Amino acid sequence: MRVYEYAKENNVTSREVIEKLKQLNIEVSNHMSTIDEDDMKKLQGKVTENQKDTNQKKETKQQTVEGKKQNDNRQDKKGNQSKQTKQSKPNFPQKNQNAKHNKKQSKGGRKGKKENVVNSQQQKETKMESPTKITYSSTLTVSELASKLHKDASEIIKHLLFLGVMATKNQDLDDDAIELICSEFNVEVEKEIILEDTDFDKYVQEDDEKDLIERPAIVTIMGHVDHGKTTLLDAIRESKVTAGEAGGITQHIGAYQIKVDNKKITFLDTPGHEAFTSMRSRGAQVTDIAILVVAADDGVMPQTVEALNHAKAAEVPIIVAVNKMDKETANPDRVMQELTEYELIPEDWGGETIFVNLSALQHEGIDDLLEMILLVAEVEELKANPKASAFGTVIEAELDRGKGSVATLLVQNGTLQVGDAIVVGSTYGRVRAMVNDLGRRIKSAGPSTPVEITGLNEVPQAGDQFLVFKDEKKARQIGEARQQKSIQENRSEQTKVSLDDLFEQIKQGEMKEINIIIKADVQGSAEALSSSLQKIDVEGVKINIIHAGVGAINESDIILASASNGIVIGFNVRPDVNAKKAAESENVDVRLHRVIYKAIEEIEAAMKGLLDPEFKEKVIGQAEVRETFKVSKIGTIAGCYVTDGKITRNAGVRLIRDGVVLYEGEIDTLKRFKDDVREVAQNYECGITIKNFNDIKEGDVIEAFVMEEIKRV
Ligand SMILES: Nc1nc2c(ncn2[C@@H]2O[C@H](COP(=O)(O)OP(=O)(O)OP(=O)(O)O)[C@@H](O)[C@H]2O)c(=O)[nH]1
Repeated sequence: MRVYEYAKENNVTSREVIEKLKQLNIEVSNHMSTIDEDDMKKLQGKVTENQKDTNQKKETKQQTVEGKKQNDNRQDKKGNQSKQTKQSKPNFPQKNQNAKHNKKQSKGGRKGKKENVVNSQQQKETKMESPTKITYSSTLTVSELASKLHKDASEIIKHLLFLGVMATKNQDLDDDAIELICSEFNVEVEKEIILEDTDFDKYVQEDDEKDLIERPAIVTIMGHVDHGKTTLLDAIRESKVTAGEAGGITQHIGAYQIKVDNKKITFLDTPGHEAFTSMRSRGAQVTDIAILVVAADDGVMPQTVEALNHAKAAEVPIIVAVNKMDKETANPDRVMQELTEYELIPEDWGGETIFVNLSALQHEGIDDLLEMILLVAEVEELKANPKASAFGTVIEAELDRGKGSVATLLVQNGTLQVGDAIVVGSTYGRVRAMVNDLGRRIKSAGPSTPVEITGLNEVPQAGDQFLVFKDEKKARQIGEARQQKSIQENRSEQTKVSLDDLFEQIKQGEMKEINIIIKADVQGSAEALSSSLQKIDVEGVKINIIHAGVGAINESDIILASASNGIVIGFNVRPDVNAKKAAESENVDVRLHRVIYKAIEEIEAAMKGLLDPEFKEKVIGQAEVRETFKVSKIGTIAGCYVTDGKITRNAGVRLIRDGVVLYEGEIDTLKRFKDDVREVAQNYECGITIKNFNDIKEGDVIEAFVMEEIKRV
């Protein structure tokens, strides 16, 4: 038990407990120090004051914990509460809160607070005395807390100092600090969580007509495989972005902008592979004009039709680019003829569709196409308000080893600034740095501009929308609320499934759909794995990808898997600490792979009842790299701290940076101080070198694993 907890239970101050412990010659450094049962027994004799209150206090504490549990359970029931009340949100174990919670726990803190719906009647506020209970939402500054407790700010600051925290009057206090201070004053505290409206529509303000200015058209190039989309995109880029401008290297951020006749056009790089179909259909939502590329020698093909249907569904005007005109077999008339079936009738034939004949390869007809784009853009009267709060869509996002979450955003309205508080999909953050399509750092980006940003606390998904908020707190609240909402929306109640018993369940007819969650290091892999898995053909069973995203496997993935009876597949990524714990307690099957076909093979084998692995990997521990030393003959020595389990000399290791596996190999040396050791246990420091690998950095995680034999059945 912590000193402050003991103090709270016994109705004395932490200081008094520390004093008494000192008298008993029991060494403690501060209120967070732990005392064991023996110490408590010894203390019992010393602390006699207010004993009467003890039992009652215990009861309250019990209730608090129970209340918390109940809340968690309540949330499990599909978050009914949040649907019914707008004022308050039940205490759901939020990922971020938990992350913080766990971090604190490892340092020795704990939360006994009841984050609950406020019962205002319970609040008794008298002038001089402290209230018995206070409530707060989000955070409190020192002075705000002082006034709630009817104390002087200086008194709170004094207490904080004693807790080892230097704070000024206007400083925000975190939940733990608030609780500790309240416990010092014997005041119960509840956190009131406001349920935010998660819809961006609620926050987007109507633009004033006079603020609207012309904005560049956003163009997507669509078409059948090999009809020349990429070649055309490159030809356009090369024709207008001069080498000098691009500095020789054009940064690829999933979109680029060119200038024609002093007018800008934004092109989205839409991938042409079938695995990206979903992304393409989303792409059409931000698109103002679609270029339908049709090879003059090949004519209208299945994906041509698919693409034009996407564009039509999104009510986006289509310009037909009849490509490969340089080929001898080119037959543009046939293309026109075929497209009339889909109501794309050329102007020459009395219709309204613009057709441009070109050769992307030979850069012929590109200027005509650009001219037509400007023409259509003019007719469309594309406008935006640069003064508005920036709003737009994620084009691409990935987890970068060095930069963290990196997202390419397309600003559709308003102006995005460095430093803006932003909610993106169900994540949020502050725009830390912004880079344009030429790889240059910029400070602001107006309507129709594609930019790459860093600073988000998680990796959003392509197609997610973003909105800037003036207030960072608000952005955080809305981001968290949206995250909860997306988790809840994905929930359903079923029994758990693991790959090992999949076949049994299929045989017994219990399983007709297999729900899979995919997390990968880059969007491309996630999409590719997802489309390949969907193609597995086992009679009567369907694979259902309920989520495919980029980044480390996190707690919300596990919660989603647990709720929807799914399996999590990690491709080149690992579960973070909270996810690991959740997977264990929720019994969620997490499969980690580094090769796509192996992941596919495994699932297919499981579906056919052939999964019978002889060995199974078992992770035995994790160490955090705290320092690195470069020694010329040895290489990089990682000064580590074992955070979980143990590291053994003969274990296999993986080097993980920001949730991404950088390297898998063996330990070369494992040392405690100067000595070689066989193993190092949790909470101990050690020095590790990895065989043939030196790219180790502070903050990396070294994961140790062994292969365990599985008995054949
Ligand atoms: N002769 C000729 N060949 C072209 C032209 N445009 C593209 N090609 C060729 O057609 C092939 C396919 O072109 P891509 O640009 O890769 O086609 P894509 O539509 O992007 O293909 P996916 O990315 O696979 O969907 C390449 O070999 C190009 O060199 C053209 O105008 N004339």
